[in-house]
Amino acid sequence: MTTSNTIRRLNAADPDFARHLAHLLSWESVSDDSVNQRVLDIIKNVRERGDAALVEYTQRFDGLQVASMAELILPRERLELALTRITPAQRQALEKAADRVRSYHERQKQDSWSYTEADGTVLGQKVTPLDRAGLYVPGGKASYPSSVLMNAIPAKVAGVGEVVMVVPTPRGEINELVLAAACIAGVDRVFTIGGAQAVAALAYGTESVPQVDKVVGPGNIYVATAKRHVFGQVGIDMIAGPSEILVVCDGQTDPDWIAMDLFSQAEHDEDAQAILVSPDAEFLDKVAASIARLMPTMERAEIINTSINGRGALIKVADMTQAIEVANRIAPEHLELSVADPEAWLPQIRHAGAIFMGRHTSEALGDYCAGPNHVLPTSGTARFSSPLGVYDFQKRSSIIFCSEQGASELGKTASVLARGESLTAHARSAEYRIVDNEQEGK
Ligand SMILES: NC(=O)c1ccc[n+]([C@@H]2O[C@H](COP(=O)([O-])OP(=O)(O)OC[C@H]3O[C@@H](n4cnc5c(N)ncnc54)[C@H](O)[C@@H]3O)[C@@H](O)[C@H]2O)c1
Ligand SMILES: N[C@H](CO)Cc1c[nH]c[nH+]1
Ligand SMILES: [Zn+2]
Repeated sequence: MTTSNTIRRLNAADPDFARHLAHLLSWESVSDDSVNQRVLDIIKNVRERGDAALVEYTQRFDGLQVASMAELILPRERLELALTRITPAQRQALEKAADRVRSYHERQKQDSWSYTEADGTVLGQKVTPLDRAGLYVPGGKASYPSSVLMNAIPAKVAGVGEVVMVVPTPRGEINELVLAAACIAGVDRVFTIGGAQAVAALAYGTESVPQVDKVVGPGNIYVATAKRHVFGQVGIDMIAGPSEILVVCDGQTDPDWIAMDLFSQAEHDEDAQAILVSPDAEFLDKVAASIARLMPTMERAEIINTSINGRGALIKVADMTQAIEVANRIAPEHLELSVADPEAWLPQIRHAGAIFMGRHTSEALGDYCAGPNHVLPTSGTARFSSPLGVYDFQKRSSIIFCSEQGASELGKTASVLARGESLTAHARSAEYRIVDNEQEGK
């Protein structure tokens, strides 16, 4: 996709609108064949060469001149040291955010359940936390202490046996807030590796990095593509790739607020996507003017500019009903309903990772401290994925405990169905348990 000097304009009344929108949203527009091939090569190399490959990739992609894997392992004491190196205000903010995230996630915890039928048969589900989870904390273009909390707290609430974190430290720059957040959240082990190589290490294990049962967490396109490829070898939470924001506005919010909300996600990554949908054409012009005026004031103007002009859009729709249709088509990671009465529109929203209601709820509050998780599905996967949660760190086993009478009754039904499938061993296994022996001898 080419980058122009101004943000793209689309109009839902255009006969080609659906095609233009599909092109704007396509996964291929960020993960092309070269990304895919590079990620496959990295995964293969880490599987075959373990720590040696991790050291080489860390030198190459993170500009870190380490001699051995030992230099990429942080002991728990280093996390505790970080807590003493941050300011009291930073520690207070981390602890406040952690408390809010924990209290929100504690409500998600699922317990085992069962019920007993009249004949004494017990049916249910046993809920078990994962033995070991791998958390990916991004660290290429920004540092993400908030992502440490968002990944680790639900894992801890679920009762995961061991929580292993990976985080790249480009050029060896360690972010003390990231390590302090890991200490507060109770992370067990930290490796300073990132990208596709870190995902591969967690999925397959190396001499130093333990193999985990599930890899969770957000990352850039290399990380998101790697998670797609290791799925099956390990579980993954979702595709949580480059950040996205879709603002639906009735035209009555301060245009500077909306421009900054778009920037807030654009500043994550050149591949991030920021889109505004409104029925008010004049308002779209005002936001375009705010974007142009505010852009030079931004510290990360270069990244924002590439993202906004490469993958962003201002979309004119006929009315709010059409705005909601477009939002459901996009299925964004973050949806801001910057309108007078967001609750009136909420029932019609079907696909979004997180929904920010009303003019005062900026998406940024959700990124840090509102309480809900900020690890969210991107690239339209909110159609079938949910925010990271305690449920991602719990799995379920079915429980079936038949009484003698229950087994006898169920055996009759199972026998008929098994013989219908010509699976005679199944049928006879069930028939052995039929008490009146009607079926015996078949
Ligand atoms: N969806 C979510 O829930 C969510 C939450 C937070 C952040 N994010 C996103 O996470 C991403 C963070 O990206 P980041 O880059 O800052 O950090 P990152 O840790 O995701 O990626 C950095 C790593 O990418 C690899 N890499 C970079 N260029 C490469 C190349 N050319 N070839 C191979 N590997 C390469 C390197 O190994 C590097 O360590 C952003 O896209 C942000 O929008 C998403
Ligand atoms: N917006 C990101 C999720 O897409 C999360 C984040 C962390 N820090 C700032 N923002
Ligand atoms: Zn953000």
